[in-house]
Amino acid sequence: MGEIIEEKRTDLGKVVGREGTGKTEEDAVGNRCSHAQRYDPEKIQVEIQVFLNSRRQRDTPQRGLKGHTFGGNKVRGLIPSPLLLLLPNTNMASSSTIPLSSSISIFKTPSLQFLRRPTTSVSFNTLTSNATLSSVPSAIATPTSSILTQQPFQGLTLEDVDNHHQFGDERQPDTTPLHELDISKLSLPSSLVQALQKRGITSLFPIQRAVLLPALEGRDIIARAKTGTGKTLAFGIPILKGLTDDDEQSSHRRHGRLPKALVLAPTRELAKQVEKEIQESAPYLKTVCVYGGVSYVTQQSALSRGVDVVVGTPGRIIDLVNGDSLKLSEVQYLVLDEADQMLAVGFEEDVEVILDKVPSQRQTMLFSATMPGWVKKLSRKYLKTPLTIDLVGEQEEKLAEGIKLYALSATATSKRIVLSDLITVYAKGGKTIVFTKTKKDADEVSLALTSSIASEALHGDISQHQRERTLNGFRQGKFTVLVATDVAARGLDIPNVDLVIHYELPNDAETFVHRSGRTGRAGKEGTAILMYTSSQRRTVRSLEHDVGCKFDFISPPAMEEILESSAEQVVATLNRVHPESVEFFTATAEKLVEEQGARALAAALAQMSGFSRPPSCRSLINHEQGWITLQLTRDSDTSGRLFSARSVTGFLSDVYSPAADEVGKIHLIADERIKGAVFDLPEEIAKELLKKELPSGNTISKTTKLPPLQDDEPASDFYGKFSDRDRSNRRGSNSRDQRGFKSSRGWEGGQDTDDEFGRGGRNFRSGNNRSRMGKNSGDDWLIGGGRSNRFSSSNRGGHGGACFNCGQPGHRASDCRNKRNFF
Ligand SMILES: Nc1ncnc2c1ncn2[C@@H]1O[C@H](COP(=O)(O)OP(=O)(O)OP(=O)(O)O)[C@@H](O)[C@H]1O
Repeated sequence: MGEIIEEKRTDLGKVVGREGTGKTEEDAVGNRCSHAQRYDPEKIQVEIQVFLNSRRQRDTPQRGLKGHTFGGNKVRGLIPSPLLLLLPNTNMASSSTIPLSSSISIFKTPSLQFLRRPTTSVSFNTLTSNATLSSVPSAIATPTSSILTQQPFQGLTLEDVDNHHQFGDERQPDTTPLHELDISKLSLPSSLVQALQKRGITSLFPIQRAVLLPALEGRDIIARAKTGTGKTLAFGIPILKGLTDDDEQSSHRRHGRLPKALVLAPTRELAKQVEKEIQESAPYLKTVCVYGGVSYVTQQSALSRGVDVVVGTPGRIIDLVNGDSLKLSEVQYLVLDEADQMLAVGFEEDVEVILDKVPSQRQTMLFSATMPGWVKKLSRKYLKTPLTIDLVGEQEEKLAEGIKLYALSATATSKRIVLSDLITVYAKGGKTIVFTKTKKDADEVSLALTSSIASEALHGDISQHQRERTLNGFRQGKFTVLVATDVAARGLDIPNVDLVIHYELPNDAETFVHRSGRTGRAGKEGTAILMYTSSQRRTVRSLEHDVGCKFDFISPPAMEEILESSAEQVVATLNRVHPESVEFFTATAEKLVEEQGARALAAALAQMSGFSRPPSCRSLINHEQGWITLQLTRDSDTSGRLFSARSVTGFLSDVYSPAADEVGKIHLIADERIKGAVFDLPEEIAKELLKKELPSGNTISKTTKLPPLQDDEPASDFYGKFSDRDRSNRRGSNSRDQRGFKSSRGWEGGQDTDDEFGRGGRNFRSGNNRSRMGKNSGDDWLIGGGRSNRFSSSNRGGHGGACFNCGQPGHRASDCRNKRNFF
């Protein structure tokens, strides 16, 4: 399919159905209707995609289409899933472009017959650059068709299309990588293109491609896509195109002009982030962000000077409207970002008040991860025949690709011991967000981490100004670990977060997706680790089922891994030492190397890593230092007696009685075919025990990786928030909740985080949540006077943990007395 066409601009706003047909794309399937796409005066390449939305349809072999001739046209190519047809009325053998007035037909075909109309949609895509079949974008919507699912085209090349030889094309298959729509070829205003390019945005992400055409057509849209996939610019680009065109046509920017676009966001942080993204994408336009918790004056004066886009939280918007500082009479574009979250934080009434105040002649776009009843009601009441663009659909996997998932079993006590080791090994010095359930936990975890790694807390009890400083500091890499409550999970776009740790189980599957989605954004890779206690094992399985993901079950990092990662991070810090400082130490270093060789450098690395003393052994069960985990295995025919914790103690008592006296917790191995148990002993006693001769049929060895263990606590299958009482109200395990998650829990009640962080609402609401604040989890984190001195292997006075405000260890920058230089 080689060289295609002259690279001329097309006007993407002019996709029209063929006059008189009055048919929709869905009618097209099986009904011989045709469409025309006119891009005067261009030639375009047109691709038609048929989206198959059920698994059965996708898995059904698409035989019978190869080489099929339809009305004189050949099937251009067939991609196994989803089906892709190119059927323009032109000779595809000689050209991959079609004249502007060609009509495109989708014919009833043998293998299309099984497609049931409600689950099938067809869409058109126009490409003006050197595109290939391999470059079919994942989702394209037209003004009249809904996209119901995103298809995995990634990595497809022409080699996957096995009938390209039909076109008499002797050329080698084109292996051009996945083509993305180049923003410079979309007829967007050059000022917008330049600003986007400056931000590194050169082509559209799937949700942006899907939204672009219908949005430019002025359609109302309801859209859903996975976390970090670029939803902000999905609505941002079409709106900015409209505003920029208007701006370029008007001779001057009127002082005091009223906003034409209004974006509602559920939290202050999200509002600020959206506003920043829009402002940076179109710096020549004026955007103002309004949210609660800060003075009105600055926002009022910014609005009075004239504004193009207002982004804000509903409560403050209403206050400003009521105070006559914000006038909505010229709003042409209205966006509801994270609409379902508006409901969760109690903004539903305010949102409706605002929707009633904006002009009815407007375009409305609603982005929502889920569609609770209220959001559906909103769309029925306030959106005009909206087009639904759902790039998540019924896909099993709700998480963005590129997020590697791990799960680690730990007791409430051992969690805190192992946390910094996980960060050391899995974040490798990069950014980590640790999610806790309560504000108290967030504070305590962050404070405890401070002894080894620079960390700050983020939750609703922290003042707005400090939250902003904390977020900025984290964005800029001034500290690497942010410990946050769930409210930070939604929407925050912090670049390059390498690791997310679910320190507490999330309240529901949706929260899990949003928390995890803080990493692996914009196509990057990331890691998420779920920490759970043995009694929560079933919940972890439910989570896999509800989210459609698979965890890799891991043990806490071994000491060797911790040492290795620490050394790597220390080495990375060496590169940041100022050359002039290096000069001061060069003579001494040379002398040391001469005398001791590499040992001198190794000693320096050990000291810098905080391991000036050798690390002591650690229990694999509760991670306490000074303990060794041993495994006792007994041949099944050795003893007919029931194998139990008690029989392990008895056995130890017979072999070496101090071991029976000192043994820690004993766990039986889950695999019943193995008669075995693991148990902890103090290091010295373990060493003695290992020297003893054992009765035949028994072996004792040092464990390096815990095998799956039998539950020692009652199993639970509820997420982080539910009590036993709540469990009686659960729904059946196979019901699919209205957010698309297969739920076994009461999702609908799952919003009562104790944190009203960032709601941006007016103050009177905060009282509602206060009453819930007493329900901090029963985590036995000992803070202040009682903090364990066995915090972790990282509690070693190493290179991390110093306050980056004053450089002193032992406190966070947010607690630093010397606030002057903070961030
Ligand atoms: N076309 C693009 N090319 C490169 N980067 C992009 C593009 N579109 C968006 N991004 C970047 O991707 C990141 C994620 O975008 P955004 O925050 O809009 O995602 P989101 O889908 O709203 O995520 P969430 O659901 O978590 O709120 C942002 O940093 C944004 O600047």
